[in-house]
Amino acid sequence: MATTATSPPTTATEDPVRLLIPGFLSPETCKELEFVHRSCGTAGYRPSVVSTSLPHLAATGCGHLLLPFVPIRERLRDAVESFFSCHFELFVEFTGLVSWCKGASIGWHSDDNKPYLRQRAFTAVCYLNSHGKDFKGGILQFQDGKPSAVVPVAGDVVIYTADNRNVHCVDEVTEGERLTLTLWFTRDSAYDEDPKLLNFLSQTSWSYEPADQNSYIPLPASDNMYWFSYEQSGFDIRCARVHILGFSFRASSDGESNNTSVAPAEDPIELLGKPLGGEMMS
Ligand SMILES: O=C(O)CCC(=O)C(=O)O
Ligand SMILES: [Fe+2]
Repeated sequence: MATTATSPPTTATEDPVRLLIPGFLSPETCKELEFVHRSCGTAGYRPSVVSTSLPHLAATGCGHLLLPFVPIRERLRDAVESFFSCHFELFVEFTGLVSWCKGASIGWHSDDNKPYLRQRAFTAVCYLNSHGKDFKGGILQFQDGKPSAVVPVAGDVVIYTADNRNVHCVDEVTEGERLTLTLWFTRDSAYDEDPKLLNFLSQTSWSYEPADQNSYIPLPASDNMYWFSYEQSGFDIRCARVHILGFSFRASSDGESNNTSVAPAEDPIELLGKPLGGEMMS
């Protein structure tokens, strides 16, 4: 019997439009990104949203905080290129941490649905915390196809095409705070995020001339950009990052001869207001 031309297309011939990748980021990486966000997040682009974009970090003297994003962006780009069989170069168009506070939601849309967003080809959303544990609501829903919904779990990533094959919405967050790392990828090098970041960095942190030439640690952004106040809490992000990297401080009040080695446990916070003498010790 001959097969008729009206046979329904098999799913095997259709291009895949989305993929959920469980456990893409480690719990430690999720926490590190949350830390960056808590330190540098600003009022977001939509109501009930707080965001930390990479250009914002680069432009506010926090260029060192870009480092954890570098390998993640590369791994995500590889995952997108491989799953969507891209035989063309992809550029990261935008990278940002977003917290969705109580009341935040987004209605049905595709991610390239505005004239100024047409360059977006693919989306990657990494979940940094978990539905049910850290927040309620906030489920990602797709209009068609599978998976039809994504319940955020810390470390999971969903990648999808930014066009109208992926019309989606996010249910309102009804409790807690939902935290994501969102990236968009473009084929158009004119929208590549990297040159913008390098431009900011060359204007700010790397060419920054400290008033005190003995200080080698970048200045934090202005105090009102942090979730904690250095004045009130004594907590300084510069110190925290140096400690995460496994360094302790060698301090001096007036020159090399009086160097004192200070163990990390001995409140190096106080030392941060003073110039550092000698090298940091690992
Ligand atoms: O956070 C999500 O799950 C999706 C976010 C989204 O749709 C967007 O930012 O355009
Ligand atoms: Fe979206």
